[in-house]
Amino acid sequence: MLKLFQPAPPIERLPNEQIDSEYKKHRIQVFIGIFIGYAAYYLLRKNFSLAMPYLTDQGFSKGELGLALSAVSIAYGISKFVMGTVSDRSNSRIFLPAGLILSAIICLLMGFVPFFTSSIAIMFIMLFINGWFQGMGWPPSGRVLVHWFSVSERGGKTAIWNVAHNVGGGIMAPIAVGGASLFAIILGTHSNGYEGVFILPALVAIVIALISYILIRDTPQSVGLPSIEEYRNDYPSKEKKTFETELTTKEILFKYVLNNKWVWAIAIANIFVYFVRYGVLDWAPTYLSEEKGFNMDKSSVAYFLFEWAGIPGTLLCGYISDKLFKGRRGPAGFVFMLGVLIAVLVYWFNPPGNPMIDMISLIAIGFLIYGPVMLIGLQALDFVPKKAAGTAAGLTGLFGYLGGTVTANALMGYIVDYAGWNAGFILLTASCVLAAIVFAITWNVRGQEVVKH
Ligand SMILES: O=P(O)(O)OC[C@H](O)CO
Repeated sequence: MLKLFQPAPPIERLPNEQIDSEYKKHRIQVFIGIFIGYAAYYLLRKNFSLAMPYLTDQGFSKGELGLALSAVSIAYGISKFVMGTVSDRSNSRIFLPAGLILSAIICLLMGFVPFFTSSIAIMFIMLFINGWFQGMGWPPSGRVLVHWFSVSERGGKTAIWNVAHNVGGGIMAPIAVGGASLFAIILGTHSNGYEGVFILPALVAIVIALISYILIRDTPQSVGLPSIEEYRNDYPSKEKKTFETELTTKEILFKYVLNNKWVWAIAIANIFVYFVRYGVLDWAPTYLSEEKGFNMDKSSVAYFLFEWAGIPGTLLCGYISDKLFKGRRGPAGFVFMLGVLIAVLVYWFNPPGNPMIDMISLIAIGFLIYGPVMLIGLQALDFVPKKAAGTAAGLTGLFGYLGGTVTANALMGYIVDYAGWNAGFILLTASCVLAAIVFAITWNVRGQEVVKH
């Protein structure tokens, strides 16, 4: 591995009187670093969708562009796992900004060099590479969370960090559209401005990557502080044992992740959770306009509200799992998935002509689905030692994106084409039930109690 990426080595411990103030300062600093860093990843994950209407004007069909778009999810799912294993053995301070800058370079190439948007094959390759670099965001964020926040506070802190992706996804559209308007003015009659959809979010992301680099520190020990378990007297096991030795990839994979039935359980749950997340979100504008008579303006408002409703929902879910269920994530996931099921049924059976009910049910799905999305990431961090956190989360991402998102995009489209919306909704309903069942299986599992020493 490149020396630059190696985990930051421990340095001599600071004097006792400095520990508390330094810990407090660094915890705020690293948290802001991964929050804005991960939000910025989303600026470059989804911006191609906004370039699509401009690219259709250039003669590409929706089907072709949809195919190119699928490259992001395919590459992201594989990379979140593969780069997760690399990230567990890397310095988060370098890894997270590096991935963001590499992703930005791909977007800048697509914006500045017409060749890179000249055919579907080339766009597929560029978006695949972009999706791959996108996989360098979640794992180092997870590594920072587990090294700087102890087990009993992890639910709340992970929930707050997790809304970064809703914030990033939410502000991407205005930045990308602003970029398009700017470039339409700059380039005059030469272009419709689609370049700006790639360029402006990429420039913002590069600035944020630099700020993240300034703020993030890999581990407490790398800045002369004790482990978080010692600092907060909050250990994952009664023996007060903590994991401080960096592991080999073989140990991470075969000792802690691939032979861990709980990690497999949540990876499978993630297929169903992501099928619902993207099956509802990505098809909402089409479903609402075809079946419920919404115009595009109203559909885009519904889409926007779905994302933003996820923020309070995620925070509530993290809070409930910490306080009400005392660190057990399974019951919170079960309850939220039942809520999603009810909201999906209302969204499905509400007859055309009641737009307010469609809107409310879609907001309810957004409010409820992001809690389980977050809980699966949190459980992945919970079920393995902190040196294997990125890999475990990566495995859930692999299943979620390849099994859930890609099928939600492709399979859902075909099923609706051939068998109608009812068939699509049967799949969504079944996914809600299956996700709830898998969460129920993890009902009594609490945090790091299942980690094998
Ligand atoms: O879909 P991802 O990989 O961006 O993850 C989103 C949430 O952060 C999951 O916790």
